[in-house]
Amino acid sequence: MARKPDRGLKATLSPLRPLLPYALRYKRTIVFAFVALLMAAGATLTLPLAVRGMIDHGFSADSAGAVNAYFGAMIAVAATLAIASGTRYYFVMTLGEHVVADLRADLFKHLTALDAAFYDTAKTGELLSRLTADTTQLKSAFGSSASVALRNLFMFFGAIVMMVATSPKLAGMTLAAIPIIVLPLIASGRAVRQRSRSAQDTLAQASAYAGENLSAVRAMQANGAQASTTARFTRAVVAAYDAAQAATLLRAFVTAGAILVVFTSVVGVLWLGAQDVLAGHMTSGVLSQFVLYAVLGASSLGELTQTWSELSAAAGAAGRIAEILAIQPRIVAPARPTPPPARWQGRIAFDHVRFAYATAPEKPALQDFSLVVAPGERVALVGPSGAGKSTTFALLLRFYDVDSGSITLDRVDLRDLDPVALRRAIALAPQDPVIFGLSVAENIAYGRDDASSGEIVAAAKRAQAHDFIMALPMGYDTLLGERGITLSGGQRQRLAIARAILADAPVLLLDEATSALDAENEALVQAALHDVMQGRTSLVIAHRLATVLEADRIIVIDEGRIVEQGTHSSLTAAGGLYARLAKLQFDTDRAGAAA
Ligand SMILES: Nc1ncnc2c1ncn2[C@@H]1O[C@H](COP(=O)(O)OP(=O)(O)OP(=O)(O)O)[C@@H](O)[C@H]1O
Repeated sequence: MARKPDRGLKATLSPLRPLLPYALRYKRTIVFAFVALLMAAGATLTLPLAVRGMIDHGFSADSAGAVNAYFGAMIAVAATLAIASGTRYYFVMTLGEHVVADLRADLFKHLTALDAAFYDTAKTGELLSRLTADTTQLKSAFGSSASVALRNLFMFFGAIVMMVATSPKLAGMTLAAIPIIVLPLIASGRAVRQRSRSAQDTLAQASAYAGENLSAVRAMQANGAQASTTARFTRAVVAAYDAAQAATLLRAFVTAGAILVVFTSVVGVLWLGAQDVLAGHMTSGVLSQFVLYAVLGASSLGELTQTWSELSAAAGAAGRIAEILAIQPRIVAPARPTPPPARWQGRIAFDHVRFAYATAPEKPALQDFSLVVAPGERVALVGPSGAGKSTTFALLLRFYDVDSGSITLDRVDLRDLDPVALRRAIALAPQDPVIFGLSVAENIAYGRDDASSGEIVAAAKRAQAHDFIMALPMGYDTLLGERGITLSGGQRQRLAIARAILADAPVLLLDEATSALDAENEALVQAALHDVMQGRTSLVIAHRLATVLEADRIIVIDEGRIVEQGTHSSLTAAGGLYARLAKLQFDTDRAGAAA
């Protein structure tokens, strides 16, 4: 990727710009923080004045009262400083927390809107790392670094003004040293940013790898892959460490170099000032005041170098987040979506559809695919593995758009509908249903928060799931998934069917939804499905004879095309692909059922 040439300050910090609108939502907090910042800087800058007064007038025997007044003033200044610093910390940290919380929520919302094609190539572990690790880095930048940087910037310029006011000659000499300090600092910003970004990238990759392996820990252990997996993860972590280490080393050098140059210049100027005091051109109080301002200015500059590196690192993290936020979902509602009817008929039509996945554009998963399914019709999709059966479902749900041709529901092109409205018209029971870390009831009502418990139980009963649910420790309140109970494949399928029943959609898509059931349960679920399919358009991907026999029509798909269609008996008689598949598959079914 071509990068813009680095232009110092602006280039380093520009990735942070997308965060500005987030911060501006909290204008009051910013104003409070700013006022506190000004007060703290002002209080600090008055201290040297008090010191000068003390040295020049305070220590003579006849001015005990003045000493008390100066010390009293210093306590007051210190109290102002303390209160202002505490207030500044509170408001700035609050701002950081607000910004990061909003950013995380927005980023997650954005991720949920991205399309299937994006997730075909994205790694979820990596995205999670962006959502957590990168945003945390931003929080520290926003929360503390930005506040420290601002405070030091104020202090630095305040100190310079006061230095000039105290002694223009000495100030001029000190200021001449500033470019020597600042230029390498800005130059190093880009290097730190790049290294820090590469550290975050490596970390995200390692997280992705860990996530994949931990979610499939049984497969990993069954294949005896623990040692090699651990070794790979360790390598990734070490690479992340190396990248972070490179950034840290650079920061360390920059910090040390800056402090050395700054303090050497201060000492040099002090020496010159001491000559002036000895020659009687300047009082010792004025020199002390000047030196204190110089030290304040120098330490502000020193701290600025550190926060500059931190801000550069945060800019790296912000850049990654901004990249994700900039990805536009390809599947979006049109500007003026066709409003869905009060009740869909459920007529589905594929018209000369061609579609290839982005990862294999030359190899269409469906081509010249035309199929009309009448309202209420039950259609079975049959074909060898990889024929394109699941792809028809993915296109009907508009996870992808067709390359050419069209798909319509009740004669409305799917692209003219709001995807949310379209998907509400379709219930899907997938082959390998996803069970979320929620209660059984919440899993059945997933996506239908308004469902009553009566409706949930009724759906479970129709899906033959009620009995096993009641046998769970807490019935419908039993927690499932990672923090709860693991269900068997057949139980999960029945929950998914209950979910589809509850969705009460006019179109039903069943993807081998009963494949994990034993013969007895399958017969029960088939009976339930038979009932549910009444009055709905159903497309069923089927390998089993029982499912196929239920269908009004069988569509045989091979290599993305419809090669045959008809009823079980007509297709068997035709002696084509279906007859071959049926013989192989259904013989096995019968043998299995007989055993
Ligand atoms: N997300 C994807 N990205 C790229 N290619 C895909 C994707 N999903 C499926 N394919 C490819 O598209 C073709 C059709 O796949 P599809 O899943 O529709 O077949 P299927 O008939 O449902 O197979 P099975 O019976 O094994 O589930 C296959 O060649 C498959 O490799």
